[in-house]
Formats: sequence, C-alpha cells, structure tokens
Amino acid sequence: MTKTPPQQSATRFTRSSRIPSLPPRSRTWIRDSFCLATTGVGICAAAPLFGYSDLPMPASAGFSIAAAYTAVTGKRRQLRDADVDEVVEKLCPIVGLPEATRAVLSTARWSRREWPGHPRKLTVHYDSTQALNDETWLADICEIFEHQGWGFFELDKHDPARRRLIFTSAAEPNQETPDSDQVTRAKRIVTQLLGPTAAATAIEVDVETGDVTSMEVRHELGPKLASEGYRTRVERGMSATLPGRWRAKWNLETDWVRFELRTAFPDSIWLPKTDLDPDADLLASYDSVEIPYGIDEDGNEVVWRPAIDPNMMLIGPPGSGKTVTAHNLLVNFSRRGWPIWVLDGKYVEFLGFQDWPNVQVVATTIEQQVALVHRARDLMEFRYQKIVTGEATETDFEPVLVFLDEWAEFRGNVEDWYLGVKSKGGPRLPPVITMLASMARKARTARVHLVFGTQRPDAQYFFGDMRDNFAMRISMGRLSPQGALMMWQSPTIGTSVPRKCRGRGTTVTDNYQPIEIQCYRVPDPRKTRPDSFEADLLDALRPPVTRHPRLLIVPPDELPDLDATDDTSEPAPLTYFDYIDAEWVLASDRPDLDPILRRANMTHEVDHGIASPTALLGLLGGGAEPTVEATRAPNDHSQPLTASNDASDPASFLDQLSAPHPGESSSEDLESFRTRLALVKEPVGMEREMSGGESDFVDDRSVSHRTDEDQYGPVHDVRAADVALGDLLLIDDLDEWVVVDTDPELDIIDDSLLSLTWRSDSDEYGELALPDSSYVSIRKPLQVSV
Ligand SMILES: Nc1ncnc2c1ncn2[C@@H]1O[C@H](COP(=O)(O)OP(=O)(O)OP(=O)(O)O)[C@@H](O)[C@H]1O
Repeated sequence: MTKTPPQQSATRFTRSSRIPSLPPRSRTWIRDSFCLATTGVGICAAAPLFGYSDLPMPASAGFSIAAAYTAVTGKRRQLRDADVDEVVEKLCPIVGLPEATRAVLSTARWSRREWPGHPRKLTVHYDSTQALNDETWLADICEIFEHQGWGFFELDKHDPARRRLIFTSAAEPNQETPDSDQVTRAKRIVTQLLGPTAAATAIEVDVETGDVTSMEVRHELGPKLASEGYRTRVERGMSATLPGRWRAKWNLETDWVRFELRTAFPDSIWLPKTDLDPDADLLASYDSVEIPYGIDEDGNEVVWRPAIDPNMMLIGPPGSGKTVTAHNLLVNFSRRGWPIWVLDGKYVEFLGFQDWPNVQVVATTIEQQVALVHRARDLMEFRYQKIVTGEATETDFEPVLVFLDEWAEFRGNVEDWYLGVKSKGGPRLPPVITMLASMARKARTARVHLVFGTQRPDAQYFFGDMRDNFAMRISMGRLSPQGALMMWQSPTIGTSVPRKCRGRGTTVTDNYQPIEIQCYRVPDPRKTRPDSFEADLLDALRPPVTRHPRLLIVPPDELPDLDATDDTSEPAPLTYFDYIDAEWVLASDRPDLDPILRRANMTHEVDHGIASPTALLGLLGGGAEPTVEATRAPNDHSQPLTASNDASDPASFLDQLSAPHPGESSSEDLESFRTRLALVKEPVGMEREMSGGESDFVDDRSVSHRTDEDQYGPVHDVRAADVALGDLLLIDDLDEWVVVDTDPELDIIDDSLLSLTWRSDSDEYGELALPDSSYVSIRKPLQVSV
C-alpha cells in the first residue's frame, strides 16, 4: 500500500492554474510611507519608483575597500528592491488593491548566500477580506514568491485584525503526481455520496492493482449523517461502485470519515492452543483471567474477564453455534484449572465433556439438574455466610463455573416434573426456577460464575439487575428486531448476522459496544473420530492435569413405607426436597453409578433392533420388541422417578434417568409425548412476577416449537414503502431472500427512489433503489407471543 499525500495540507499551498495575468510594469506607483513605518526592516523604503540608476563612479583615484563594499551592498540592495517591486506589482491585484503600492509587502531575513539573496519572511497586507473566500488565494500568493525565485513559502500566521499574512520559507512541497483513474473515480464517488464539498485528505492504494484501499474524507454533511441508515447507504454506495466491500468509520463531531475495505471473516477458526500454566494458582490468577472466545472483523480477539463481568449470557437459535461456543468457554476455563459444573438442558450437548479434566459434573437428567442448581446456590450462600461471620473473604474462594444451558428448555421440563414431586403445601412453582436472578446477583462475591444459555432473548432475563448482572453477552446467529431490542437495546444490532455463517454472532467490546464476531470453534469429543485433526486438537487443548475430581449426584433412596400394614401399601413418593438433597459423591467412589464407565463398555456395534424408526412401533419382530420404556420420551418426567437404587443393578438409576419410566405403554403415553413437543404454558403469574409486567415478553419456548423453523412468517407482496428493517426481502435477480438491515429511506443519489439496504445469509451486502410504490415480496419476522 502506498499513501498518496493529501492534495492540500492545512497550511501548505501548491500550484494553482488560477493565477491572474499580471499587469505590465508600466503602472503608476504610489510611494507610501506606510511601508517604511510599519516594517522596521524597511527593505522597500529605499527603493526607487521606477528603473534603477547605475551606481555613481568614484571621482577620486583613491578607491578604497570601504567604498567598494558600499558599492556592492548598494548594488545588492538595488537588485533586491527591484525584485520586491516586481513582486509587489503582482501581489496588489491579488490582495484586492486597485493600484500597486509597496505597503502591500514587507520582507525580512534575507539570505546572503545567493546574489542578491532572497527574503525568508514575508508579510503581506491585504485590503479586502473578500479574497479570503477564494480557496486558492494563499496558493496564488505563494506562487508569486516562487516565480520570483524566492523559493517556497508557507503561511505561518494570519492576523485578521491587522489584515496581514506572515509567510516563512518552507521546504519544497512534494510534487503531486496526477491521480490515477482509480483514484479519480473514487474521489468522484465520494463527492457524489457526501456532497460537493467533500474532500479526500488521504488515500491509500494497492501498489499492485492501483485500486483504492482506503480514503479519509472531510465533509459538510453534518446532521444528515446522524441517521444510521444514511451512513449505511453511503457505505453500500461505496461497495456498489468500487471494487471490494467497504465500511466506514465515522467521526460525526469532526465531519470526518475513513472508508476502508472490509476484510472477510474466516468461516471457521479453531480455538488457539495457547500455552497456559496448568499449575497456576487459582486464587492468585483469578483477577487476570481472560477467556478468549472469538475475533472481530479486524482479527482482534474478544475476551471475557469474569473478575470484571461475573456472568455470561449466551443466546442462540438452533444451529447457530451456541453449543460450540459454550464448549469453547468450557475448554478455556478447564485449561485454566477452574472447576466446572454443567446443567445440560438438552441432555446430550455436554456428554462429550463428562470426563473432560476439571469438569466435575454434567447433569443430564431433570433430577440431577435441579440438585445442581440448588447446590450451586447453596455454595453461594455458604460463601456469603463465611464472609459475614468473618471466617473468609472473597479472595479466599476458588472460582467455579456453572453452565445453565438451555434454561428455557429446563424450565419447561422442570415445571412438568414438579407436578409429580410437589410436596403437600409446597410452593406453587418449583423454587429452582426463581433462583436465577439471585444467583446472578451473588456470583461476583461468591465467585460462582454463571454461563446462562437459552435460545431466544426473553424479557425476564433483561429486567432489573439481571441486565447488569449479565453485562457480558453473546448472541449467536441472527436476532429478530424484537430480540435485538432486548439484547442490545437497538432493533438493528445482530439482526442481519448471516444465517449460513455458523459461529457468527454479536458480543460486546470492553466498552460494552456491540460488535460482530466469529466465535472460536472446539470439537465435540463425543463426535470426534480418532486420529483426525479434531482429535489432535482436543489432545492439545485437554488440560494436562485434573485438579478437580469428577462428582456424581446420587439418586435419593426410596422412603421407607412407615405405615406398611399389608402388601398393597405403597411407600411415600419422593418429593422435590428429597431430590435437591441428593448426596454428591466422588465418581471414583461409586463406579456403579458412573455413566463414563457404562459408556466405555458400549460395543459400538449398530443395534439393528433400535436403529430403525420402526423399532418404536414393535413391528420388527425377531427380538426388536420395544420396551415400555422405549416408548417414553427421554424427558418425560411427569411422574416422579421411583428408581430403585439396587446395588445388584448398578447402573439402573442412570438408565432410568436417561430414558425409561415405569408404566404402561399406551396411547396416553404417546399423547403425552406429543404434547410435550407443543407449546409449554407460561405458569400463571410467573411472567408478570419476573418481568414486572413488561409487555415485550418473548416466550422462547412457544417460538421454538413453531413449524416456521426460520422464524419468519408467510410471503406477502407489499409496496416498497411498507418494508421494514428486519424483514426478509426477495431479491428477484438473485432469487434469494435477504434481510433488510436498515430502515428504508430515500436514496441518497436519487431522492425520487426509496433505498432498501440488505445483507444475505451468506454475508453479501447490497442496496436496492426503487420507486416506493413498486411491489416487493417480503416475509415479516414472526411476532413472538407477548
Ligand atoms: N464457531 C464455529 N465455527 C464454524 N462452524 C461452527 C461454529 N460453531 C458451530 N459451527 C457449526 O455449526 C454446527 C451447529 O453448531 P451448534 O451445535 O453449536 O449449534 P447450536 O446453536 O447449539 O444448535 P443446536 O441447539 O441445534 O445444537 C456445528 O456442528 C458446526 O458444524
């Protein structure tokens, strides 16, 4: 890249073709004592009006050195005066004096090296301020000095009160090379987009192609640019007319903008294998922990500092890369020696990390998950108490990372499950779902940090201090304008993230400014083939030492049947409180309950009995009869578990948790399975209780089960004027649906047209200018339930 110097710097003036033709020398001169009086240096005071008389020859033969010296200096002065008069003659018309007068110019600091020398300081007195409006005026004056052989000058001082300009000699300015065709075109486009007063002050070009790669421009558009849509249109205008994709960095206060070529985000970036000290002291290193999770458009790494922002909110619809980003965080923290607890709301997303070093527990059943949240809360309370009683301070606690992943899914499941375990007179709602806000609040002091994951922004997560306690956020994939408002307090941010770019999302900078990022990628150990690149990467990322042992949550024992009188008597069912009091043990102490050991014993051969979907229907014959349990949904927890924790059947409890429930296979079971996939009702009162009655509540569960998987409604043909930001728009030429990424506005070049700016699923940008009455096909983002 080379930098082309600006055409004009602030005080340097270059040649101009606008110098007026100068009058002939035969002008009437006006002797003006002002010249002598004001200059002190008074070079012009002794100058004759016209012509220059020869020096008188000395009459005496005694020609002395003194006389010779006088003759030389006299001659020098004469020649200088002649030069000055020539300059004065040219200068007067330029500074607005109708007749030539020596008062217009004072000269000083003459050099003596050359003959007769030249001045290095010039003071020009002007008459009319009108000349100030002429932008080449100063350059014209400098040009006169240069033509006189006095060299180059630059303006040193302008004294408007005394109407004088002081010039001092300067180095020769860089010779301007004529603009290349590309530069000329880029300048023309900038003036079309930013108005005729826009001037490029710096331009960078690619040395090989000559294409412009950046431009800095001063303009006078002022308030027009307050509109984000206007600014986007200018950007799009650059991209549409110059090679490459452009972005603009605006300084609205100084009327300055820098246009530069965008660099494309990479499709995929694996988490870098940075060297970390596996033995770093958790307490000593806590404050400085930085978790890198992606890069911005300029390749800058974005990091989470949990000591500053204790909790992270991670939002993302299915397929956007939310799980991979959560894995990326998990691996990062595990490498820094943090103990990790995981609530896996989808049951299978974190299975691959169940035996990852420093991951202590992955709760994959509703009972384990409820127990985990209560334990995390208890840990916080325990630590709080220790601080209150003076037994400890915050700095004494090792940090813990708790994933609450797919919280909305978990919440729906837990409400159903609770109906079967609610004790008589127990709270109406499962206590676990109301704990989130208080846990988020206490995270910093207790050093129990939350990564809270859910599919869509929901008003209740952005209410009151929840907003502050989840200042660190990532939204993966594209948000609806409604979701963007909640997540980023702007209906535009994150709404145009291209859907085909997995791992692309929006996060906040250190100054909490939203930016688009590409998240790092981490392989899922469960889906990684041996001897692959991914397996090698996992080996490199795996913490070399396990500092925190694996834990298991022991299923509670059945309660004794205290009033058993006969065989028909049933033991009292376990209640919610029995499950949350479940014992936690070291995994090494209960191999009988260890899912890792069980999985290690899997044969990895395909069981044709369960491979076919028909297995569910029991029509295969030959040993593929479905069990009663197989007909139940894995997350069907409407009945409390009555798992027998029989030592003779060590893994029975985990088996039951992960799939089967006792009971009859019936149409009722299947029905219950179907209804589970339908909308999960918001518990009465809960919504208002938690959102404070706000009306922009987004029930993400209700949305996640719609048939319209892509979250947009049916196709409508509407007038261009009725298109809104966030709509999907069909671009006929491309036969592609794109998202409208600014509010439609008048086109900045042709204001009889309406301009629609867009971004495609594969990260192409564009603008469509069309009459506002013409029709286009759109799909509106689904209005989520309120
Ligand atoms: N950072 C990334 N870079 C590149 N590809 C990614 C990235 N993250 C995810 N992907 C790709 O997208 C796929 C889906 O990712 P992921 O499972 O994380 O989505 P999700 O949002 O959790 O969806 P779901 O909820 O359905 O699991 C991954 O299998 C991977 O191929």
